[in-house]
Amino acid sequence: MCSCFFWKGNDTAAHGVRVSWDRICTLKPEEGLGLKKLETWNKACILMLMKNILAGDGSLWVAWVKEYILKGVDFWEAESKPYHSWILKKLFKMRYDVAPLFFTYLSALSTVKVQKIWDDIRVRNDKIDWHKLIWFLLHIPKHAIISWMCILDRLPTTDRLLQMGIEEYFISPAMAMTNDDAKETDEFQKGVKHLLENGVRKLHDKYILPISDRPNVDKEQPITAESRLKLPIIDFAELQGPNRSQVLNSLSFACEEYGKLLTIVEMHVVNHGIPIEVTRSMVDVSARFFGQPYEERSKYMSSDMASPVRYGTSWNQNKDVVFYWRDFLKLVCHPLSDSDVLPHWPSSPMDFRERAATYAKETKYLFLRIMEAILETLGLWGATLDDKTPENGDILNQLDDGSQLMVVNCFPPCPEPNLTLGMPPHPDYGFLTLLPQDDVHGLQIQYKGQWITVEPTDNSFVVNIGDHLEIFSNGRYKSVLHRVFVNLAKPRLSVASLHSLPFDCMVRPSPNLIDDANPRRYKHTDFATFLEYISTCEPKGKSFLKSRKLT
Ligand SMILES: O=C(O)CCC(=O)C(=O)O
Ligand SMILES: [Fe+2]
Repeated sequence: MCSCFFWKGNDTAAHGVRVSWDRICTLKPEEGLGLKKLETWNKACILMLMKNILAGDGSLWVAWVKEYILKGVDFWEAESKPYHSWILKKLFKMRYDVAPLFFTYLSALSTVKVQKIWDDIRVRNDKIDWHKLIWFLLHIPKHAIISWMCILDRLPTTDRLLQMGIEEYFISPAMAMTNDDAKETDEFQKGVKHLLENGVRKLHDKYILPISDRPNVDKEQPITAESRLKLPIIDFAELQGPNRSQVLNSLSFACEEYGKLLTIVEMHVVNHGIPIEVTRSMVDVSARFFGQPYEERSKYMSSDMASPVRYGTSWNQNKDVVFYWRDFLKLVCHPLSDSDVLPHWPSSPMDFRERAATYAKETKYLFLRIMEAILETLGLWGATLDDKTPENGDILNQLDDGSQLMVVNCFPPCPEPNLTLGMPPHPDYGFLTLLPQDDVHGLQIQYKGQWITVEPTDNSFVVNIGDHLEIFSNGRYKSVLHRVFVNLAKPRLSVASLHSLPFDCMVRPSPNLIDDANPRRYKHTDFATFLEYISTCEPKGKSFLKSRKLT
């Protein structure tokens, strides 16, 4: 098919898009042109190979993989090696992303067909019924395609007629209908809260994820006492007391073994912890911020990633094809002074700046204390350190003067929570993220290919290890992949505090953690590299970190 029919110019480059490739690759009963997207088909074929390996059937190749690659190791546990072939690397890379899909096939693993896998992972649109008027038996292709583009409002005719001064009431109802659709697209940019405030009660296709990416919250195991016990609990008060060395051992175990999550309880310890009222007051003022009319909230909308304040929706609303059910307010918190970021922060509610600034200071303090302990577990800080090189001491000073970004996430109730997510699987970019927990479930972390729901514990912080700590520790501590699901009835609000080195500083593996036995595993990186990455590629899982890995 000649691309210049849908896009401007010749048939080698596509610009001036009239119909997106995604739309073309959607089934006809779902408003598309019925082509199969090769990328999705290819993914389905790779999943099929994975299924064959799991089911232990298929070709000689499957037997060869079992015998010579897996060598008795469980498929979910086996490591990808640099010398593996492209297809094997791809298989290993995709396995955790698709694990939930396989759990749904468990009973019919050996019989499932590639067509079924493709159908499960492809992006879906709502069904329409007008396609039968266009794609009937013996239709004339040229007429069908023009009618199809007209219904989608992708023919430039309306604009041209308007330019010629021909008024809107001459425009056909089909065109008028699709103009409304275009308006709807703008509405998505205004966020999910705005949709609900305007009476939307059904989940639009814009938010419907392919089956493999959906949360399947109902199908997952409820959190049992055992699975909760597996999450390490670090008592911050103990960390500051005579039992510090024992707590450090658990901390090191927590970071290394779980590579992801430590739940810190008893935070209201005098002189050390964050008073519970400070957290509550931050959550309360954030809820009041989101409770204001759209006009007030949207004053802070900006597409500038470096802006000291940014209101927005979804994950990356300028790039997301499918939107996530979240609105957010991001606040740069460093340097926290009247002449720097504070004047940019929301002025309404009136007590917003004051409460947010207090919370930012408290979390920064806590972050630094936890980092001290983590550096101690790495042998880079504290009494056990013989060689206090400037390199070791510097990191804490740099973190003290480092970046802090506060992300206030608002997840309103969602009409169909099983079809969408509040946030996609992602690691955080910094060293640590501090997340106070309220009583609404939503946060899930990936552990051994399974999504585990974090049990909200009152007056506790979940601390996530981010990509920068993984790089700094040269891979000893791994960043955690996490996501957020939403629910039907309860609104959820979270305040994540992300900490790292100053935005213009390079993060590199600590030279003290590199030797012959532990060669350097990561390239250095800075915030600008990260921003450039997310504005050019769609980050999937830990793909940014993988792009910084030395093989
Ligand atoms: O809402 C949560 O619990 C997690 C938020 C989060 O992951 C983030 O803001 O990066
Ligand atoms: Fe996060």
